[in-house]
Amino acid sequence: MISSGFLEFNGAVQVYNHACDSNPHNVSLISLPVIRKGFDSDVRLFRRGICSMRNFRLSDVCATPQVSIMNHITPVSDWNSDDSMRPSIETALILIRHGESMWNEKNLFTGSVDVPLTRRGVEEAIEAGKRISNLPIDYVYTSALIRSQMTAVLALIQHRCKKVPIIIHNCNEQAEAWSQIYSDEARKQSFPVIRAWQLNERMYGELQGLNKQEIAKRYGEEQVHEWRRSYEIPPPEGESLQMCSQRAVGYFKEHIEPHLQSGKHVMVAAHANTLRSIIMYLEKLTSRQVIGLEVSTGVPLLYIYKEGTFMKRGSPVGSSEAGVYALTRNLALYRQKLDEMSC
Ligand SMILES: O=C(O)[C@@H](CO)OP(=O)(O)O
Repeated sequence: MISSGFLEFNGAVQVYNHACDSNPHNVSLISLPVIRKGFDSDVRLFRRGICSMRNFRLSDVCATPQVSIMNHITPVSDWNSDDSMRPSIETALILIRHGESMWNEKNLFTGSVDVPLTRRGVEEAIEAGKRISNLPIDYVYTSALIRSQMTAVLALIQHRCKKVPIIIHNCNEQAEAWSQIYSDEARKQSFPVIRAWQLNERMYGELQGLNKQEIAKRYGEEQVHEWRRSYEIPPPEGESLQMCSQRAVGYFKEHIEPHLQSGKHVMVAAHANTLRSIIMYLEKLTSRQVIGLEVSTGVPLLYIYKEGTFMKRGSPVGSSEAGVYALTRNLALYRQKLDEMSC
């Protein structure tokens, strides 16, 4: 039997594995060289629900076969009950703008019009999924528009945990009843995908379906730039970023932030302007600063939520995972657990 746990040695937390044969006292540590070198030194052991923190020697591990068996990465909210040892809640928030849509390709104002992805958009979503395939995700939010849902589903099926994205249908009682899942296991092995119209692209009013370049020629670059990027100025009969922000950030605060606060990891697949308004909130940007904020199609952005603040973890343009996201300790542990499960 192989089991694993967390150890902290000289300030570095590591996941370790140990293999037990039929004699439960016969434990060999198989992936923690630092323990092999220094098992007589004091090592701090975290054990879920058993003790908070204590000094121990390798012989202690051997004498306690029940030690640290963990079937999955422990959510931070489940760490031991000793408050002095409990790490503060730290959760991941992934934001992805949908991949290229068929109207992005034609350079048309899209807004609330429900347009699917292009082949390139599909590829962007798959690539985005690969980039986040090692990150923990408990809940997925998309807009009510197909381009964000296609992106979310295509990205999620790349995830290494192999969970099944399941679209939640709760718009009325019958839809909810008819889409019930009666297996706890099947529910556990799924990503709940929650759709919310509040995350839809901002409504572009009378510009929807018109070509951006032609509109710029007709009304002037400056005017069109104001319609597209300013905070307060709405396009004709459409929503300003400020109006869009009221519903998108309002929804984020009411439905998404509470998950992050309770130790759950969340992915949001949405649109250029709903994400601009959410990023404005996360990064406390001013209405002037948000003018320069652009969000590319199909590029996942990672934020860590901790103690009421959001920290951006790197720019996802590097060629390697390390170059893409600076993983926190908890995220590195999650990734390591996925590695163990797949070998
Ligand atoms: O057309 C749209 O709906 C949006 C996003 O594609 O365009 P813009 O970048 O001008 O806000």
